[in-house]
Amino acid sequence: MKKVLVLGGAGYIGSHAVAHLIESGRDVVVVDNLLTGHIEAVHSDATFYEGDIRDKEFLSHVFEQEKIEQVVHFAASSLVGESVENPLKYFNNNVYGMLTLLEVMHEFDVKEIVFSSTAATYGEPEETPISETAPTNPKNPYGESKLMMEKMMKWCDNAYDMKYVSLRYFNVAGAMPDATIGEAHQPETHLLPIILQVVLHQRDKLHIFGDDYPTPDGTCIRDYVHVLDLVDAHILALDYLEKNEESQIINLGSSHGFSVKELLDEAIRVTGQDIKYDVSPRRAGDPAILVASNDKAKKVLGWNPVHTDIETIISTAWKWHSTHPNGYEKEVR
Ligand SMILES: NC(=O)c1ccc[n+]([C@@H]2O[C@H](COP(=O)([O-])OP(=O)(O)OC[C@H]3O[C@@H](n4cnc5c(N)ncnc54)[C@H](O)[C@@H]3O)[C@@H](O)[C@H]2O)c1
Ligand SMILES: O=c1ccn([C@@H]2O[C@H](COP(=O)(O)OP(=O)(O)O[C@H]3O[C@H](CO)[C@@H](O)[C@H](O)[C@H]3O)[C@@H](O)[C@H]2O)c(=O)[nH]1
Repeated sequence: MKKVLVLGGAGYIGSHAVAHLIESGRDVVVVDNLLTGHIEAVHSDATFYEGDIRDKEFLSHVFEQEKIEQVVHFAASSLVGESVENPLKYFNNNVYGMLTLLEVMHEFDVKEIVFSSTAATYGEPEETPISETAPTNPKNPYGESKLMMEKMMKWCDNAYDMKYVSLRYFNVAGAMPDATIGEAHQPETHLLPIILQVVLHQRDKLHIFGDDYPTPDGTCIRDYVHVLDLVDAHILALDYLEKNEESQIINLGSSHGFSVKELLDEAIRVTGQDIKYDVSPRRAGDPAILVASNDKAKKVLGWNPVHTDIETIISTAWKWHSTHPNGYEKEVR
């Protein structure tokens, strides 16, 4: 198996991927600037470098030192709402970050990359579930930046034979079932952790962003995929790149949609607690419905998601949040 560099391996999804890659017997190197990630989340068997992927000298040093053979790229800014308010942050961190990475990969003749893309590349879909052939019309700068990054990889494949698997994630949720690692963002903006923070009395209530969308209960519908199923697909994608010559764009979702209100009701059931909410204005940049077709992931990668029911997703997240109410920070007395 090839030596893997994981960019953003101290983040929520990256840390679960690193643990899984190490379990699979791989030699793993992690680069992260710890801006939203946590050193405590990085598996102790991984070699860790603190630094920014936009720093070409630093990144070249890591490639030189570690003889990297494959790359998994999670390092990005990824908040839909923030990207609408501050698009330049997204073009700088995401697009410039990708440019630097591809330059260094080209310089060191590294030809295989698995990339964290997003359902936000589609924008408001014309059809549900969304397949990979659907048109891409991002509704926010975050999705636009990820689409630009995909196109950069496409042209590098064309010119330098650099092969990629771009994985378009839908809404990632859940945590390691033993609650050793989980989601810890500061500030938190994602729906499920926010709901669970209300249960933990860290927030007064959930603000539901809009109940006038064209959906059965008026709230937005999303496709929640368990982080462990998601990281499984990354291992399959690395294996795919070792054996195949064709780059791929592949959706990763459960193929089931839940509205904000439905997720809230499920969380009330799983935690056994009442959860207060109000209805607030819509958040800019939010499409009404995002649900994946995951047929291609199953066919091309042989993906077999197993933590698919919403109860498992919520209960693993709840176990993490209830045992780590302050994330990776030590308890303050
Ligand atoms: N969470 C989701 O539901 C979701 C959905 C679709 C796509 N994604 C994508 O998955 C990836 C990981 O998401 P996450 O939720 O784990 O986010 P995260 O913020 O927890 O992780 C990102 C990690 O990358 C690091 N990082 C960011 N910019 C960097 C830079 N310039 N140099 C070095 N390190 C840098 C951060 O410190 C952090 O550890 C992102 O690319 C995101 O766009 C996430
Ligand atoms: O306090 C909150 C937070 C969220 N929502 C709603 O809940 C849904 C999910 O929101 P959120 O958890 O913030 O995720 P998304 O904005 O759907 O984005 C996630 O999922 C995308 C793919 O679908 C990824 O690209 C992004 O990186 C990832 O953050 C949306 O309709 C939000 O409007 C609320 O109503 N109240």
